[in-house]
This record gives sequence, structure tokens and C-alpha cells, in this order.
Amino acid sequence: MIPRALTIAGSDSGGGAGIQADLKTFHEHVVFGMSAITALTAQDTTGVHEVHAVPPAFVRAQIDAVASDLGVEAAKTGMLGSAAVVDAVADGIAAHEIAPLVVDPVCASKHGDPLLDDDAIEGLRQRILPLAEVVTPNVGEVAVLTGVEVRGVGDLSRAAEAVLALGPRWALVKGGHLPDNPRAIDLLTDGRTSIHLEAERLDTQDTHGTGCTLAAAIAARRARGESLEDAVHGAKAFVTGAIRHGLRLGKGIGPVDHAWARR
Ligand SMILES: Nc1ncnc2c1ncn2[C@@H]1O[C@H](COP(=O)(O)OP(=O)(O)OP(=O)(O)O)[C@@H](O)[C@H]1O
Ligand SMILES: Cc1ncc(CO)c(N)n1
Repeated sequence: MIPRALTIAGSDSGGGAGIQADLKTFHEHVVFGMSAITALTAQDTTGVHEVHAVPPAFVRAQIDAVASDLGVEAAKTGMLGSAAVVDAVADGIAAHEIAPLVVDPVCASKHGDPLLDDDAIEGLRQRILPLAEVVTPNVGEVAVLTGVEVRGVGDLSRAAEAVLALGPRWALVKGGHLPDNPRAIDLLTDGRTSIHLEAERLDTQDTHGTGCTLAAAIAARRARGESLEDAVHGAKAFVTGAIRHGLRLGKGIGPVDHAWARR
């Protein structure tokens, strides 16, 4: 039977991030993709123009439908938006024992437009992170979740430890935004094993949706039965290739090419 993965995230009308990036990434991994949409954004490469909330009970109804009928072998969360949606998602994941779960703790877009209410951060910390097999914060999200400021690669392990203290099995802290480093370095750790993932830092502004793509690729590979470490290595290679083959679309921060490997 084809592996099946679920994304619980927001819709990006621009197609580069959110649900759209996740489903494209699942498809590229030959995984059957399903979705529970948490919010609708009117968004493009220049920013998030409007957000339309989805009722929390309807978010839960989407999770209930796919989990009880089609079955979920791995899932990821992205934009959750509000405290009430955080609760609905946590309840749905727990009720269906959905695992393994990849949590991308989305707080804002690459332009800095908010995608999570301030009063939802505590719920993300207390209810979602403990359910995660791996949580994938960038340095801004680490600061929001833990208060740890990452200024250089040397701070990544302290940041990852602070993330692990919130309950996920693994932390993958993304150093892609760190200035003054010629490499895009991320740190994966479960507190015992620490793995630095390195790739060339590509000189492009077109990185819209890279975090979504990385987390979705991890979930797809877990659905296919890869170990967490193999899934993270493979996902890093997938997102690096997608950034390298950026599509140069739109006037702002453009999308990556999810189909790069077969173009
Ligand atoms: N310019 C770049 N060149 C190579 N790799 C990059 C670059 N920018 C980011 N990455 C890598 O892309 C992956 C996603 O990280 P990033 O920090 O962009 O996520 P993010 O900020 O959560 O993205 P978004 O919220 O826009 O989806 C990481 O593995 C990171 O190292
Ligand atoms: C819907 C959505 N989810 C996540 C991100 C983060 O890239 C975004 N820009 N939009």
C-alpha cells in the first residue's frame, strides 16, 4: 500500500509554502498526501495580505476524517494560527495517536508577517511539542519558544537542548538564517547523538517555504519507513536541491522548485 502522510497547516495561495509546499513535497516522495487546513492566507512572494481563520472544530473534523478512514503513517504541523486551533490539533493528534509527528513551529513568514497569535505560543509549547518526534525551529522560533538567542553556529547546541527540554524526542535547529556563515548548518540532536547537517549556503533570496519543505520531506520519508536520522539527511538534500533550482517567480521572496529532481 502507498505510504500516506498528513499535513496540518495553513494554505498559501502563492503555492510556495504551507499546505501547497507540503503536498508537492509528499508527491515528489511518492507518498499519498492528505491535508487538514488550519487557516487560509492570501499570500504571494511579497507577503501575507490577509488571513482567514478556519473554525477549530472544522480543523478537528478534517483530522478525524482522514485518520479514521485513510490512515496516517506520518504527519507534520505547520501554521496553526490561534490558541483554539492549537488545542484542536493537539486533541486530534492524541485521539488518533498520530505518529511520528514532525512539528514545524511556524510563527511568522519570511517577511515577518505573523502566522501565530501571541497567546497560542504557550499551547504550542505545552501541548504540541511533547507530541513531536522532531521539532524544526529556525533561530527566530527558538528565541520565541525558549528565550535562547542564537547568534552563531556555536549557540546551536545550547538552543537545541532548550528545545528538547520542551518534550520532543529530537530537535532540529535550522541555522540557515545565520549571517556571516558560508555554510547552511542545522543541528539535529536527541540529547545523546548530535549531528551537524551542512550544505552550501546558496546566494538567493528565493527561500519562501524552505522550512515547510524540509519538515514535509522528513514526514514523507518517515511515512516511507526511513529512520529519523536518514529522513533528516534526505530531507536536507531535497530542500537544498529545491533552493538551488529556485524558480524566480514573483516580485519578492520566490518559491523553491519542489520538482527539481525530475526536471
Ligand atoms: N540560502 C540558503 N542556502 C542553503 N540552504 C538554506 C538557505 N536558507 C535556508 N536554508 C536551509 O533550508 C532549510 C530550511 O530552513 P529555513 O531557516 O529557511 O526555514 P524557515 O525559516 O522555517 O522557512 P519558512 O518559514 O520560510 O518556511 C534549512 O535546512 C536551512 O539550513
Ligand atoms: C501558510 C504558510 N505556512 C507557513 C509559512 C512559513 O513559510 C508561510 N509563509 N505560509
